Amino acid sequence: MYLLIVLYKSGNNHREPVVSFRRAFYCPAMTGMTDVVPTGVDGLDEILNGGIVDNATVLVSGNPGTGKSILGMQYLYTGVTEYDEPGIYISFEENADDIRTAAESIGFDRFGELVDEGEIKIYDKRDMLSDGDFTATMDRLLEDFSAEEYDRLVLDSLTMFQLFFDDEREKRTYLLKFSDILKQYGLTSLLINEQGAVFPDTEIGLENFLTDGNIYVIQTPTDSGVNRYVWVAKMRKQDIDTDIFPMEISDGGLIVHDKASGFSMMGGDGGTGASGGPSF
Ligand SMILES: Nc1ncnc2c1ncn2[C@@H]1O[C@H](COP(=O)(O)OP(=O)(O)OP(=O)(O)O)[C@@H](O)[C@H]1O
Repeated sequence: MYLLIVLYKSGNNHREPVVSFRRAFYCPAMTGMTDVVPTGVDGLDEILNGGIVDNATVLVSGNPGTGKSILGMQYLYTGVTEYDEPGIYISFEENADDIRTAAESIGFDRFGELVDEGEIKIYDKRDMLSDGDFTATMDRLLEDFSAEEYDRLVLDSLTMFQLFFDDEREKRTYLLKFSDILKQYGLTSLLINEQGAVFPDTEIGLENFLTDGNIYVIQTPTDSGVNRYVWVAKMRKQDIDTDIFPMEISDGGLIVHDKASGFSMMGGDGGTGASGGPSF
């Protein structure tokens, strides 16, 4: 309840949406296209017709170990290194050192340096949970949003965030307001969602309806490991490809393959070492 009051209060004090320096040169009005924020994941941006719709709030759902956090880190890392767009990483589950180590171990070599330079701001579990005063924490966070210009945000995870709300009605009101505030601050956001059901038994929660986009990262066990996939099920205001595409995690992060690439969704390893797969 207190958090809701803070959010309503802070929502009136918003700054104008930020258009980054690099993207300012790209004028959708002139091209008739929607302004987009590239995720930095090869293949995914093609599926998304260029990237996530600017200012959207997108849910990234998946089972444990499917690559949700890596997607979030890649989104922020390439945001700074390729698009000059600073970002915020909010984690309820890890401390800042672990996040830096995880990012660097997957090949985002300058992640820690960018955190030190303030290009990527981390709020870790100690920042979010330690003093037990969630309202004060949110106040501090919103103050930072006003003082600094950030373009991208990753919340890891929305599942933990929602535990602060007792009932569905409160959760719904809060989610809508929170999403509005992210937009008012000019942020294009990924909200990570820990998915309980194993694909294809996709869980559909309130958060799926209340967000602008839904991206699923999926893994299915094989004899020699897992096959990975990505599915963009929804992106408001954008013409997307809603097929399921094969995906890989390797040094350098996520890569999404074309269905014709030989990385077969229906079985066979396509030279990747993976075999078998779901029958979609
Ligand atoms: N360098 C690498 N090369 C290949 N795969 C890797 C590499 N680093 C991590 N992975 C894979 O990425 C997975 C973890 O991804 P990530 O932490 O993003 O998952 P997650 O969906 O956020 O999981 P959780 O919900 O449990 O936090 C690991 O299980 C591992 O299989």
